[in-house]
Amino acid sequence: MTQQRKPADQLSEAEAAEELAALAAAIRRHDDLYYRQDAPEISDADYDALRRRNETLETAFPELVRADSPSQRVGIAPAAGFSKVRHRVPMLSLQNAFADQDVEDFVARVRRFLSLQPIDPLSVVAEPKIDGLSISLRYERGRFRQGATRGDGTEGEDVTNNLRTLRDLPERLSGEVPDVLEVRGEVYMTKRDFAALNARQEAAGGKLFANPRNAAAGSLRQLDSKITEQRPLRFFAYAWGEVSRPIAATHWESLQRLKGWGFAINPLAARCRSAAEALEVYRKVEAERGTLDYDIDGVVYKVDDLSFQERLGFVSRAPRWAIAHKFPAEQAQTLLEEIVVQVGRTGALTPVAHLKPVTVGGVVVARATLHNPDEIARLDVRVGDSITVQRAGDVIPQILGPVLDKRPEDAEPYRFPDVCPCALATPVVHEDGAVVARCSGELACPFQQVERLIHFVSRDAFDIEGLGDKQVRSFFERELIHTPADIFDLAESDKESLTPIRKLEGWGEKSADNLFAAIEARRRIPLERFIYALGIRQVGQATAKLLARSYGTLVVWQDAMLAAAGERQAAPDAKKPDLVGEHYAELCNIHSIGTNVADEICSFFAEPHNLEVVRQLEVRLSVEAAAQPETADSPVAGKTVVFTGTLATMSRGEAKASAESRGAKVAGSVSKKTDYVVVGADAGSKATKAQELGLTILSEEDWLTLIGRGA
Ligand SMILES: NC(=O)c1ccc[n+]([C@@H]2O[C@H](COP(=O)([O-])OP(=O)(O)OC[C@H]3O[C@@H](n4cnc5c(N)ncnc54)[C@H](O)[C@@H]3O)[C@@H](O)[C@H]2O)c1
Ligand SMILES: [Zn+2]
Repeated sequence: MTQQRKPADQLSEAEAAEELAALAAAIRRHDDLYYRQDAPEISDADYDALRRRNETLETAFPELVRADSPSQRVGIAPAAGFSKVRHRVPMLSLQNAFADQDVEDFVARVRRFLSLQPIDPLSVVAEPKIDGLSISLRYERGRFRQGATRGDGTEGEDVTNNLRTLRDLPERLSGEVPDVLEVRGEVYMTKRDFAALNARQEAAGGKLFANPRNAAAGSLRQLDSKITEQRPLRFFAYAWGEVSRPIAATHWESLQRLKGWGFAINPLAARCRSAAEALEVYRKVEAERGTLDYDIDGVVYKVDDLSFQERLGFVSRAPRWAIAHKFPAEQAQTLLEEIVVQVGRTGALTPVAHLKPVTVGGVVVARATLHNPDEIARLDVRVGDSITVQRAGDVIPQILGPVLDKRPEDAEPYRFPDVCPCALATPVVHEDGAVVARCSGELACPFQQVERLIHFVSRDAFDIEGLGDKQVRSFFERELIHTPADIFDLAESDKESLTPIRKLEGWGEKSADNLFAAIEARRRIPLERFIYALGIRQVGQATAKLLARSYGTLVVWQDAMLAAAGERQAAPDAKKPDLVGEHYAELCNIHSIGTNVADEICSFFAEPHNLEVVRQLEVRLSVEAAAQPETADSPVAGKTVVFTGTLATMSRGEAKASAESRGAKVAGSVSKKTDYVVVGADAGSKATKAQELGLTILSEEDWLTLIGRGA
């Protein structure tokens, strides 16, 4: 991660784009560790800080929002091995609040959206935010039929049999139950059961869980329900998905209904009439947190009136009608033992603080990034200092600064090296005013070479089984592979080698054969993976996918990129894409790509050694053409809509959201490109102009019917 702590308004667009790319990659990695492997490497506070930073940058640079941005998605797709369950009502995440002000803003925002008058009441329900994993339980005619994890919100993992082992989960519901009832809530493990489980695991030499949440998720997401059976899991109900008839008119009453049907409801939930009351509940719950037998990480507020919830709807990955107010993070002091400079794939040098291990917020911290030379100077942290680390704030984990009274007399200010720690000792360049230092060795720098190879075989790229970071490093050091193409010659070159792989430590006949087979299997590769694997700066998975879909085949893409790169070289200073050239403009116009990313792609294609890498791979691989994009199913998807005049049933914000959530674009002014003009009362010149242009004019009612919300 680079320059996390520079305020967003001081970042250049290029810096912001780079940081957003790094954030997307980091968040994806942590999502995988957390949701799929149940083994996070960083605390939730740090993770939330990454997301918050992402949000801040996206607000400051709306044109840089990436298609693969974490703000656009929930969780992670189901893991292999489980059957998938489609959620008919998506399972979403929650917006976060950290300060009291955020909660007040939330209530104000909701009121504005609903056009409520100050005298109109607005209740919210405050509930503890249980730190477990969300689950959906489907009941048909009162009988438990199917249970699923959230997954990526649209598809989850089928864990029905595992759930049947939970004592808290009623197999049959009593009373008046809708025919279809999908109950949602949190599966969790109590602190006491967690301690006992870890003690048993330790005695048996098994894996220890970091916290009750991971233990709960790891226990439920088992392919063998016999294991789940031995793990005491609990369940709190707090929501619902598909229902054949409404449960009640408010969230609060719905909770009471769920309770009546036999589900456990959290006893600390409370109905509040104002932000102030909600904050009182927050403080009460926070005070009780330590005495509860289960982990909670905040308080969730939900708009009580369900018709309001319906109108408020969703923004990308979270409902507009709820917010999670998180508890603050913890700090600790420890010794800064050493500062080690690491070299990344693109040559960026990142100073990393090696700390005397210390527990902060339940996680052991031994390393913390210091980001860049400027950051070290700003903090003036020195080797030998006692420093304060925080597991929240802006980074993973964040070093707040030295404890000056504890500074040893001989502590020297840190001097950033002038040369790369690689064997070439190439001079470090500080790119025009940027805070990032880079090794100038490019592909000649062994650190960069190896990082690129690691990226090339990583899971979202070539994903070669048996060839992870460790193996790549070892093969590289033994000079078995230098460039990506060498990987595909490995089986051949190994035959002539004096020290064949099967003779190396940790390898055998079988594992070597498996590796060669895994490499062989990847000679066919989808174009998007191929593009992503090249490791072009700022070209993440989503951009690679866009490129693949837009250009279709490797040949077409490559030719177009070479042409664009040529155009860019001939017009390095042109600001408008059209003035650079036709291929360049076409590239920039692909959804969300823009000039920053286009320039990175052009500089990649302007380098002969990169072209050589592509050429070598091309002759060894068969790169599959990309599939064409699916068409969205709303009738307004892809259309441009203008709203004008005063609408009777929706605020302007709600109207805009009703269009955007269905894939339409909302424009401020009428033009020939406008597809629909939705006209409310007292519409002025826009309505007139729409008539003159002969555009389709809709009443508010027509619009609601069109989007499937009509009466
Ligand atoms: N440490 C990591 O590496 C890492 C990685 C990914 C996610 N996380 C953590 O996991 C969480 C992930 O975010 P998320 O997308 O799951 O959203 P979230 O946890 O912030 O909020 C949504 C979730 O809250 C849960 N929840 C608990 N009590 C609830 C209640 N009363 N009402 C409604 N929902 C309730 C539900 O499971 C819901 O899916 C965050 O706390 C984040 O810090 C951590
Ligand atoms: Zn170097």
